[in-house]
Amino acid sequence: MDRTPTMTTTPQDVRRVACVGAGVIGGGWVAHFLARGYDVTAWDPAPDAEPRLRRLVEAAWPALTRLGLAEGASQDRLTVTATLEEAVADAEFVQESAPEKLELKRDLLAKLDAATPAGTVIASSTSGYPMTDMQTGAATPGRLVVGHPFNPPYLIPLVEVVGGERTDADAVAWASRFYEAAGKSVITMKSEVPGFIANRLQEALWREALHMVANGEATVQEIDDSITEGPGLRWAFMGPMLTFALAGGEGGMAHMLDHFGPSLKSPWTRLEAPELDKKLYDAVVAGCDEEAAGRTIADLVAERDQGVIDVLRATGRLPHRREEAK
Ligand SMILES: NC(=O)C1=CN([C@@H]2O[C@H](COP(=O)(O)OP(=O)(O)OC[C@H]3O[C@@H](n4cnc5c(N)ncnc54)[C@H](O)[C@@H]3O)[C@@H](O)[C@H]2O)C=CC1
Ligand SMILES: C[N+](C)(C)CC(=O)CC(=O)[O-]
Repeated sequence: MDRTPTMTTTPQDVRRVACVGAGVIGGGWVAHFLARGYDVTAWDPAPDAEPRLRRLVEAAWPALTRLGLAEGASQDRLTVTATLEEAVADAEFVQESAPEKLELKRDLLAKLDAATPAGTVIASSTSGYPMTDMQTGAATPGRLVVGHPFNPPYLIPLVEVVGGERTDADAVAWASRFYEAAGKSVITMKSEVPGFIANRLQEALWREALHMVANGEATVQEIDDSITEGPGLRWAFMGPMLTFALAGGEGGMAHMLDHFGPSLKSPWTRLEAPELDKKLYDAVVAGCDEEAAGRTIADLVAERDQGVIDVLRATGRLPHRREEAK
């Protein structure tokens, strides 16, 4: 294990955060950290990165205002820098959200490691790569962790935190405490599992959905309705395990397993991913357009943001950990 130089700032005292890669997720992180009162620097190589990022933050701000901004929180505390080095030069925490390409992540994390002050933890938003595979080019890999968020990071509380083989356990613990101080709900994983926990589950559902569209067994709309009108209502506040324990009545999970366990062997699920050929691609895109029924992506983002806030409020999770923050 490569020791991380002692972390220079305690997780609760962090004031300056750098976000590298400012698309859907990086921009969402920027909005979250600004709303929590941090100074944020951001860098993204795209020529239109700054206006695009500022538009994203502006669009998220009404939802964040409804949630309650931290004292002093302001969009003016965002600085978009011309270089990666400037973005991270004074950072007390770095969140990388560049495209999901292994070689790109490897090179970028090595560059970030070289440019970031010693003792600053660097987290990757990757949705599935193990840190062990991404930290190979870094001189001090001990401070590199995965901090996997959920879209949009400014509203969905969960972050999955896990280190790689060469990550220092102190860096993982530090990152988990930092995210909690920044208002997130954290699962600190003990070992590296590709896709972490939630994406393993989501991908299984997603694979089945694509197979059903490919085989003409269900439409995009039916797949979405089957979740929003069904299990999704329960999953917002009770996970799939405890929910199924109730399917066993007074006998709980034990009876549920005795009763329905054998059907696990029924050939209900296809473990292999379907071929994402043009026909399936077009069917899924057209199905989503039809379901959107003229609503733009911006309309849907606003609808989703309000929906998430309503669910958090209705299930007693507002303000999420706000009182513990900073
Ligand atoms: N979109 C999603 O729902 C989620 C995505 N993630 C992860 O977040 C990361 C970013 O994904 P998205 O924001 O969806 O992608 P995106 O395509 O929206 O944004 C990626 C951004 O990275 C920038 N970029 C390109 N090359 C770069 C480089 N060398 N260094 C820094 N930035 C660079 C692009 O200009 C773009 O603005 C990925 O690792 C992805 O797996 C994690 C959770 C959810
Ligand atoms: C689609 N995705 C795999 C990039 C999704 C995630 O990683 C998490 C999320 O927001 O659902």
